[in-house]
Amino acid sequence: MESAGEYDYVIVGAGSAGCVLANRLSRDKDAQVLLIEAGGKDDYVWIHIPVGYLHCIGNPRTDWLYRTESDAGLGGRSLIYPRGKVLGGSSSINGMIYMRGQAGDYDRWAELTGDPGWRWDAVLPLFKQSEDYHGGASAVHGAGGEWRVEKQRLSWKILDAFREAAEQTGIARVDDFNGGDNAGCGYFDVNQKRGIRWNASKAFLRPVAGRPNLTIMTGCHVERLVIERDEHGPVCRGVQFTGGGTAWNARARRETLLTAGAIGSPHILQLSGIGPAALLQSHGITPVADLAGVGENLQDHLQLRMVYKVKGAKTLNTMASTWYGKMKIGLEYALRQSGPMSMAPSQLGAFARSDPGVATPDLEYHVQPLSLEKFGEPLHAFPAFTASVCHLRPTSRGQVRIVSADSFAAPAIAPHYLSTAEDRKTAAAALALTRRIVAAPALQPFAPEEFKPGLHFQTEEELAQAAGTIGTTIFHPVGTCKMGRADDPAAVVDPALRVIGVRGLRVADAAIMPNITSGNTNSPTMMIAEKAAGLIHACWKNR
Ligand SMILES: Cc1cc2nc3c(=O)[nH]c(=O)nc-3n(C[C@H](O)[C@H](O)[C@H](O)COP(=O)(O)OP(=O)(O)OC[C@H]3O[C@@H](n4cnc5c(N)ncnc54)[C@H](O)[C@@H]3O)c2cc1C
Repeated sequence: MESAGEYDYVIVGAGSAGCVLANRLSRDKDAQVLLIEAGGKDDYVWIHIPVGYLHCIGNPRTDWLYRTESDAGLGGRSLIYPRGKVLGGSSSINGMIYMRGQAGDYDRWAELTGDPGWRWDAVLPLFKQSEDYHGGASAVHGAGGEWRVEKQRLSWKILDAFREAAEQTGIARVDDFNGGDNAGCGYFDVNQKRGIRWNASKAFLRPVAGRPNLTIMTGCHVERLVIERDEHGPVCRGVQFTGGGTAWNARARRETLLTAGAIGSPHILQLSGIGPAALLQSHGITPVADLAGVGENLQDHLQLRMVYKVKGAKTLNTMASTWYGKMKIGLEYALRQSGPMSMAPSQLGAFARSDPGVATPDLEYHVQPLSLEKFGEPLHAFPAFTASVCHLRPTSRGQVRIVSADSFAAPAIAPHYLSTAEDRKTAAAALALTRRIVAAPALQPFAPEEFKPGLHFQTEEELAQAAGTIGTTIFHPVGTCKMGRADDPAAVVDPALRVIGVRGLRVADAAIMPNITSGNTNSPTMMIAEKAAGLIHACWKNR
């Protein structure tokens, strides 16, 4: 095995969290930082053109190409489960929606961990610190940071009508979803710069790539952690990885930081002997730390994509159906970086309650002026919009588990969608609410006709069944290395993100969320990395 050297910090995974962490830790000129990424450079044109999202999903150049296990809640379907495999990670292939979630999400994390440092008022400064908000600095927004937040560069008559219909149904208009209370309906803010995707790599990595104390290695697949034992027990001393057909190891003097994401981080831990002992032993891996929670507690948002045929409205389906239409769209982007090619896949959002008794919105809408059978398939030939709705705080829990000791074998991903009665009830309520919105006066000029799931689903039971038929991931897996109190047997990391029972090792990505946030998960993940950097700095500054 070749040596890739010795560093103070070894960071595994250059995704949303890894790029932030590499930037922050290498600010200390005396600290040597190595960032290792399995994917390549983010130099593929479709990463940067917003609509190119559709070319990046399912593409081995940018995606790990995972699939879920067949899921009983979805009638036995297996879903594609995209995860970015490139500098920037999933922020290079995601929908670019800038969303922090709700204040209550973080207050609950603080309760669950017993650490007030995770409360909303404590993490808000971290969101603001890296933000460059289109409206400038305010009590809830930051300006001048690396993470650019812009307004979208297009609107659609059909989406404006949906917004009005939502208002007629009691969902107020809002202009900003990010002040801690996201209730209401409006156009999403996006992570773009003048109509071009702004990913974690461009924001946090490229500007500091020249720092002499930061080494970035791409095309290097981390296979396992190097765990040694001293008089205090197991300690992580770095990683083993394969790059360019060669096996390498890199030593970490201070810490190894896992930022390989909600699938990659628990996978690497399990391969390294950190996880449920029985699972590891069944694959011939000797347990180093018997941590039952590694790979458990998988949470995701299941989007229920309701499709409505419309009349007399412009939608992407029909605009992009001819060569002339495609040319016009291409020209508009080339000249002004606007129009459909600058489009985040979802433009209009709404946060609503599935039941008046729910304290804060538990449903999120992503409304799109387009429709398709499923991702990877062409747009429908008829004019239509999609009202995708997801339950923000599902109670279903899944797992990520190794299937072999071979680190190149994908783990089994089992989200167990709709596996609780509560989730099925909320899904039925979500579909019923969508029908009420679509029946509101503002949408009637477009004669909306439900194409999916179809009006033959009527009772609560039928609607729950329909949810299983049309439901698919909205790409937000989290929670598989959850943080918790020392006495929580399912906790994998403590509130300082240190892996329980193994020194010199932290997880600092979407995997540590004990509960999923009530919104899209990218910026909350970056906040976690920002927080981790502060914790690591505080830990080492006086040594
Ligand atoms: C298609 C899609 C659309 C989405 N849309 C949105 C959206 O609009 N808004 C939003 O807020 N969120 C969205 N999300 C979710 C959001 O992007 C993720 O929650 C966030 O990027 C997770 O960050 P992370 O750092 O935990 O993981 P990632 O960003 O996935 O980073 C993990 C990195 O680790 C690398 N890695 C993994 N294993 C290894 C290994 N063994 N060796 C070396 N490197 C490894 C990966 O290649 C990757 O670069 C979307 C996600 C997807 C996939």
